[in-house]
Amino acid sequence: MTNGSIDEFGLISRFFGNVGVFDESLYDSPIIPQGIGDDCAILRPPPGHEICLSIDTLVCGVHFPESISPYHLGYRSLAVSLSDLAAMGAKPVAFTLALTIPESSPEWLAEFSRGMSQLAERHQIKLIGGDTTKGPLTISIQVHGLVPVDQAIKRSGAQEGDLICVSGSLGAAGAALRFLHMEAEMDAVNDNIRHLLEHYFCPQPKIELGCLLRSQANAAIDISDGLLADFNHIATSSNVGGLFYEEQIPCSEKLIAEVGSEAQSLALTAGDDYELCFSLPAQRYDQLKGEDLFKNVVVVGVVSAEQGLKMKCKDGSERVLNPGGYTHF
Ligand SMILES: Nc1ncnc2c1ncn2[C@@H]1O[C@H](COP(=O)(O)OP(=O)(O)OP(=O)(O)O)[C@@H](O)[C@H]1O
Ligand SMILES: Cc1ncc(C[n+]2csc(CCOP(=O)(O)O)c2C)c(N)n1
Ligand SMILES: [Mg+2]
Repeated sequence: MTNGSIDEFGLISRFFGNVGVFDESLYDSPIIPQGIGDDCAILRPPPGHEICLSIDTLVCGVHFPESISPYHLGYRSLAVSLSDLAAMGAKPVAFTLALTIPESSPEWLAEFSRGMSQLAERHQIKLIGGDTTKGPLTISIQVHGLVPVDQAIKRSGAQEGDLICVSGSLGAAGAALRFLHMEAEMDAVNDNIRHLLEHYFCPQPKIELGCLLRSQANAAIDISDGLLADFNHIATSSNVGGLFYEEQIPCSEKLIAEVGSEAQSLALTAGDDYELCFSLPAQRYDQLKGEDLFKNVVVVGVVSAEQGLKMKCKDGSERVLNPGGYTHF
């Protein structure tokens, strides 16, 4: 151990020994019989349920800027992983954390743990294990969620005629990339830029909406790479296509005020929004549209039998769309 740093086992118990909460009393038998402290954690799904699990890695310089505050890094890392559970309609229970850090600064770790704890407590989930190593800053989080047997929402169920829905406005997080250096002054910048930065640094995984969509939506995905690229995953898995309505692509007024006509292409292709995109039969949309959880839901298009993506433009013409979106290689 060097000055101002802390050893591996000390840091695990101090900063990660008690992150998040899980209320076992909600269930008849223990769901997490073993958490942090043994070679494995143990999860025991209640009768009639299965476990959905997903892992996401965030790499410094690729998924977040080197300048990011440890608080926002902790929060954002957990949020993007939870978003995949939301897309399947799973209720999060627990997560594991593989943390690679260049040095073990107690101040940095306390803030990272605080950001992660805040979101973990909001969703009543517990950190149950992980791995800590020295190296370039990289965070991997695996999340575990419960869903009643056979009720997880897959990408492969979209049907011709379903409405293509999105859970909220898009493009703000993508537009924030040009303002990331303003993170430290977030409280002082103008309302528009603060709105963009909040969407980037504190995405809100749509867990409750995902659970409501079980046995309602025919398919769902979370929007990490951009609406077109992510809907295209649904389209390919379901052997369908999509017709989008240009007028319905949801962009916030604050995004439009800041970037003008660029808003629409950011909404379609920039990614990082972590809203849900789902395919819903029209009559179920009519039944659900009055629900509180549907207040930001927008119908952006319709599923077509013909493969490929198209846009119905404001002038009535149709054009072929390229799915685009973020790709790593
Ligand atoms: N290295 C890997 N080994 C095995 N399976 C993988 C690997 N990388 C990705 N996958 C699987 O491929 C599928 C698509 O992965 P991907 O990471 O693109 O998911 P996503 O939800 O579209 O994106 P995001 O990373 O933004 O959550 C998932 O089922 C995932 O588990
Ligand atoms: C500093 C910085 N530069 C660029 C981006 C944009 N970005 C990077 S990865 C990705 C898709 C999701 O990744 P994955 O598919 O690995 O989940 C997006 C939209 C960012 N977030 N931060
Ligand atoms: Mg996903």
